[in-house]
Amino acid sequence: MSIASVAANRRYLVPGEPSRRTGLALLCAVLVAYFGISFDNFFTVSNGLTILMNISAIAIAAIGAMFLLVSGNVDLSIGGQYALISVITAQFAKDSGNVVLAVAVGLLAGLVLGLTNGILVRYMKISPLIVTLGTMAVFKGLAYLVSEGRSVFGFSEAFIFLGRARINEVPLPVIVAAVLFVLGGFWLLRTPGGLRLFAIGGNAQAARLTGVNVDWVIVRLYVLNGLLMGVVAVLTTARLGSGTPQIGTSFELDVLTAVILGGVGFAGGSGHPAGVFVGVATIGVLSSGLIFAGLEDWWQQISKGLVLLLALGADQIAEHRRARSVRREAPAEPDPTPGAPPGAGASAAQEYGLDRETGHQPGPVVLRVEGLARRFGPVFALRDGTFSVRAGEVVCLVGDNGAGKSTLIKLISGVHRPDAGRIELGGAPVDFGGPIDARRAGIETVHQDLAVCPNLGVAHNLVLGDEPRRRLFGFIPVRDDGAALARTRERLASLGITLTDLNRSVGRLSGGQRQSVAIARAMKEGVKLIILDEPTAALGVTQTRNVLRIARQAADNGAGVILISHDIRTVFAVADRVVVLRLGRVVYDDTIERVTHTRLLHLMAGLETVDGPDGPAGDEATLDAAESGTTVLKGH
Ligand SMILES: Nc1ncnc2c1ncn2[C@@H]1O[C@H](COP(=O)(O)OP(=O)(O)OP(=O)(O)O)[C@@H](O)[C@H]1O
Repeated sequence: MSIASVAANRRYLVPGEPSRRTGLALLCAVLVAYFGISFDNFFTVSNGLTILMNISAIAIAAIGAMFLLVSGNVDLSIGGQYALISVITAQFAKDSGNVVLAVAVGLLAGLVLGLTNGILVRYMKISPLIVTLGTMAVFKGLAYLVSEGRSVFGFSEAFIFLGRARINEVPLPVIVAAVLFVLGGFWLLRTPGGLRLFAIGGNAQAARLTGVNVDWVIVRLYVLNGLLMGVVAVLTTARLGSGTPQIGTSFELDVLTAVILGGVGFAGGSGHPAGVFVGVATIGVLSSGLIFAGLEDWWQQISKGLVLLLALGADQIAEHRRARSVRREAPAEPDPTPGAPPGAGASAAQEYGLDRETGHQPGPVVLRVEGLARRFGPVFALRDGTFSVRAGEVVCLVGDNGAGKSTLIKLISGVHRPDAGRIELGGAPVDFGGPIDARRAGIETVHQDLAVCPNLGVAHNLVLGDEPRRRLFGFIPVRDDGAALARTRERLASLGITLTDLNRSVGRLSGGQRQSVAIARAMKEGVKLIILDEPTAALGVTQTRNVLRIARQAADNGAGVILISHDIRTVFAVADRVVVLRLGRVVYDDTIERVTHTRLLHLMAGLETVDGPDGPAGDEATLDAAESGTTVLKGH
């Protein structure tokens, strides 16, 4: 299938796992029907407009709450922001009589409050629940302080008009809410930015390693949330004709209930604006129905609280069901290939059914590291990392626990900076400020547990951080999921990976398939070096074989490959060269043909040095020799 026809077939994929709570929304629809039948005036245009007017504030705030929850965050302080922005705006509207200034001050106040939350949450690494619980109290208190506990009124007609204007009988706040909601929903579903929110909510660490600037995204989300609260507060203050510190009481309850009821998972990474719309409408209808029923305010509180608990309970049930179905759906590993029993004299490559070319000739050196060293406080994690990798070559990095393997690859992939030594890529020295620099230079790393976002589909995972884009109607920038599918198909095909549904959540794939997707993502155009950190850990025989085959294929496609493994059989199955690290030093570096299983195990365990079994044996001897730098064996 050509790229063009794939793109034409499917140009848009919904990000994240689908919401599984349509049932709850239907239950709420029944509630609507009940109120409609019970009260004569419930289904009238004027009551409809009143409900819309009342929920316009919730709808606007729900956009920010939806974005935050999808990204795994929350803001409990929106009620406090509402009150504080309301009294500040009211004070300015009263004192200056200038509508534009009052609106600008209201929005600016929202921006500042949002920024405060964002900075506290991200950079102080405190739980968003606790931070915003604290700022909720502070903002509320400040609202009373600024207004001295009184309502502020006496605005110009022009300012009040903002909140009371109608266009074709539809109140302006309803129109503003509708426009913002549609824009927000569209952004979340159709743009690269929206996809990244789902990615952060699914696995923030994986998103970060893919190149998404998670901290900055979260700060911006809180700022946007504050701005939206600015809009809510300005419109409501204008409509009511006064700003009061009492406004916004339990507003966070209404908004969060609507959003969670609408199917946005509290754990992050899932949700859909259509569901949130139903949630917002339901809260509006419920409030209105309770007023029709003549129930006191506290009954409203009780019923909304119960609905929130119900929604959270449903969220938990949905999460359990999702986890169960993931376990059920994850493909079971087929039986090992008949006729290839492990051991029994077969070579490791044969054991895993891999074709090994004999006399394989690697290309030019892509990576050369020399004398890399790194310490963490008093711990020397790495003393002397010296080796090189050629194009088309799989280099296995082995060593006992704590030997320094992870530290070495973290230096190469830009996670840490070396204290000493040099890294050369393609013959030129490089100095990475972070993982993004290393990726830009052509080094891709597949981390063991953090490689993928389980809630995103295969294609979305593959393009994350480098999403193809197109212009809708020639001018609106959106994701090009058709091109993402085409790129994914091509990439998987080049590595011989067969996956039929490219929109299937990666969390629903087997461990081996997940690793395959992560390696395929690393195999992007222009990649020079791929680092695979224990890609076969916890995999069965068949899945291990597939992953090793793909690693081999990646090298055959021209990249240099570094593979970390604790499993000697996989090393012998796939390696061209083997590098042994011991106590932070490279103690062996040679082609795989020149070492035996036993010798490699001995080298890793420090039972043998370069001098062979007859040389200075044992841990202490090796350590001493290693300390003096005499045991490093270079096979080339
Ligand atoms: N961020 C860190 N802070 C402090 N010590 C560290 C840090 N990272 C690694 N170390 C220490 O450096 C040494 C080497 O660790 P490293 O993780 O590189 O070894 P490894 O060979 O990858 O081990 P394993 O196979 O168990 O993952 C260990 O003693 C470890 O405790």
